[in-house]
Amino acid sequence: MKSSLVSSKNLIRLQSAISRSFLQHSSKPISQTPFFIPIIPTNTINLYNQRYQNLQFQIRSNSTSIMSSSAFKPEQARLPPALPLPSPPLTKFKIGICQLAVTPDKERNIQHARKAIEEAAQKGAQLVVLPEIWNSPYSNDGFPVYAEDIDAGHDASPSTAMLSEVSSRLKITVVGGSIPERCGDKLYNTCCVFGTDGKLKAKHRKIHLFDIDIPGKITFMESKTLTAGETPTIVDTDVGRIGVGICYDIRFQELAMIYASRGAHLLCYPGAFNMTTGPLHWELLQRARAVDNQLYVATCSPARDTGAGYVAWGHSTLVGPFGEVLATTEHDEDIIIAEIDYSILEQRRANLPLAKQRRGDLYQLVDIRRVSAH
Ligand SMILES: NC(=O)CC(=O)C(=O)O
Repeated sequence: MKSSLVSSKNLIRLQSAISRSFLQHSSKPISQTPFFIPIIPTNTINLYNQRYQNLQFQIRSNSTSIMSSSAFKPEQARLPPALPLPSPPLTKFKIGICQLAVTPDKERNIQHARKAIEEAAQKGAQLVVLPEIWNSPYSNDGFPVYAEDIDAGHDASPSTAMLSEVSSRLKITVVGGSIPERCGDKLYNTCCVFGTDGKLKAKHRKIHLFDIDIPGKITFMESKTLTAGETPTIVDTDVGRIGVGICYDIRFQELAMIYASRGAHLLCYPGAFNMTTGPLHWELLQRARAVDNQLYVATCSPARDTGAGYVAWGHSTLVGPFGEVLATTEHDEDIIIAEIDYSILEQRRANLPLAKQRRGDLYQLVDIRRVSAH
């Protein structure tokens, strides 16, 4: 909005809020201050943002621009503009992150995962997260053999049938790690999210396939057998708005940024990093996604099996919106139970109001799906 579109009454209100704030922080009058960054009480900013979300304003004093949010266009740094953080259905709850040992015995893996979910729920978890590829060894030879037809369900997908049953029986939300999925003649690496009623709420197919070649260390080509997913997946659950990625997806910050701009409270990444990249990148990436986007990030890895063809790094973790590691584990089997408190999100965003400081005049993140849906 041009400054002329701000009603004079509201402009005066805003100016006086700035003046009040200024007076609290400086003895000089505004007109004598060539460059002034006002410190406005957060609730005042929120009030104005709620009312003028799509609007810009410009305030001048003695013909000198003292504050010009329209010049920086923060609301244009995300296209379409970022959605406000939705009120979550609950503020505090426990998450259970099940770092599971995975074997070549699929039936055993399913029963084992069921027990771990039950244990996490019994310890108070309202959201349980499983690892990447928890029903099968992580290998291109294994994917076609262990793959399930998730859409057909029931006997065609015993792994997701178990997840559905356990989530409805225990009335918990389950981010069901990932399993190899067969759909027609294609295979995907797929994460299913089940709600407290046992219904499949979302299905995320790994968008970025893990093709890596570090000679002498690790070479793995998921694209030999798998097809990449086509859609970001964000889902409203009884434990908040969750953006889902699988392992390698965590390396692509644009995906996390899109989830944040769609109002995610939490990002869940089932993942199986390896012994080469894990020590250096695993925690770094989680903390980066969390601190840049000011939200929670949970990761869940399989436990390490040094006899397996692909050796997972382990170290499943929960990171808070300040980039702080809230809970983590080593490489053995474990169930992490930790508290998530969404009230911290608002607090951190007030401490560091990044969304209001972005330079939409210099860069923009385009959420192609949301743009084309409009
Ligand atoms: N396994 C993966 O998808 C990713 C990984 O191990 C890495 O990025 O490193």
